Amino acid sequence: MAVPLGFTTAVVISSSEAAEEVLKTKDVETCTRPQMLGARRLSYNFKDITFAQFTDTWKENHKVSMVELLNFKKLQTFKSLKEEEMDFMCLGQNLHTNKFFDEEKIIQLVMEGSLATGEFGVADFYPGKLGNFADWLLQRKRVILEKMFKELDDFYQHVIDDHLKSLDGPRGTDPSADIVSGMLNLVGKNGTPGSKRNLDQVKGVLMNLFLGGIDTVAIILIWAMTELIRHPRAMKKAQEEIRSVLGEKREKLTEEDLEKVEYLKLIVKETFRLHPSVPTIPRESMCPIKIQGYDIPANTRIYINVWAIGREAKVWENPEEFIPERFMDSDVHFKGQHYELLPFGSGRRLCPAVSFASSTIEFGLLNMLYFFDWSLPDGVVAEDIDMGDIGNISFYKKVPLLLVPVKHI
Ligand code: HEM
Repeated sequence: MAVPLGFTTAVVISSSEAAEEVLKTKDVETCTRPQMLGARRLSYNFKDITFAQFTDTWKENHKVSMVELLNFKKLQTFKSLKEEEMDFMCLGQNLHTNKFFDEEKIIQLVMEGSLATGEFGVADFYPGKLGNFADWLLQRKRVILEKMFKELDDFYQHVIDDHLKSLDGPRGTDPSADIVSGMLNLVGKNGTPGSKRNLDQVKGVLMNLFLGGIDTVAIILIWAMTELIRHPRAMKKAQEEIRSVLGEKREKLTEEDLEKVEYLKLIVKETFRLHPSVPTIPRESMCPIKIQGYDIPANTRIYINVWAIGREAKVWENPEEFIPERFMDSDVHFKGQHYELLPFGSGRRLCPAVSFASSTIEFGLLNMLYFFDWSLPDGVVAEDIDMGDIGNISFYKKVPLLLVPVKHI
């Protein structure tokens, strides 16, 4: 479907067949991103990974992220950090004891910052003098964005200073310590690490991890718990499996335990299908292409509607129903090779944290289901739960989920 957006055109892809054509056959031609006002400011003019166009800076940053987030040895290191709840999305910061911001402030910044990356200006759709003038008139939007930028910038500077201070420590500029060290090492090779351009590049990537790496994971955990409380049979089945294969009265679980709990993984997959944290993936054509026989000119925004594809009636039986069992004996995975399930995207721009994020979610859910039994507050029934969502790039549950945990003994 082609939609006119101001002076620009957007194409929305809502079938797995068309998605395969864009993300596999035409990946090289469509692996750049459209430019938007909020993302431009918060990414230090696209010096990041997520919002950057297909440039040399993206290639450099992407390489570091692949080493840091996809590398098997790294994942093993993160495993112990996750089990100890120590590391904060690979930034080398402890969320619970962070002196710069308290937990509440971090949650507020992540939510407001994520929304701000999706902010658009008039010039995004009416490029040229007219759009720029209209944006100049919209002072309020700019002031809010600048305030957000300043708060986030101060936090990234704190993370960088922390790393530079401990040059001799385990996290200094040892490129193998974490992604911040990896980025500092990269920009050090490119010249002075402290130059503004280089610092912007490190901060751009920090923005991706901080704003893109926390809420996306939390959103899936919240939806998984929402679906489980609405489907007590699935909740019971998951808890029985977990507690019987892991044994009762364990004080602590480890990530190795995940290898033994099959049904929990089906629950996570089904949650990815029905509630992808990033329901629409933005791409842009870099030259004229043909998709499903239709001509798409260069510089057309292409939005892959992952949410609609996850509910495509041609592919999924009872698509609106939460049925984790549908993935039993199925090889359909979420790592970018199956175009009917694309929560992490696919191709060159596939989420580099796909394994890290999915195991974080599985491990979080495992702990919640093993140690606690869950119920709705008195007087609330499952039918009362609001299933609406809200957002612009990542979508979260509109009405917070309220559950009562009871420690399982
Ligand atoms: C449930 C959790 C997550 C989901 C659903 C998710 C989803 C996505 C999606 C859909 C994309 C765009 C893919 C495309 O264009 O084909 C993406 C890109 C990205 N994600 Fe994730 N993500 C998650 C967690 C994370 C985490 C934890 C991190 C970092 C610690 C992360 C870092 C990134 C980065 C850096 C990119 C940009 C890749 C690029 O444009 O080259 N994501 N993610």
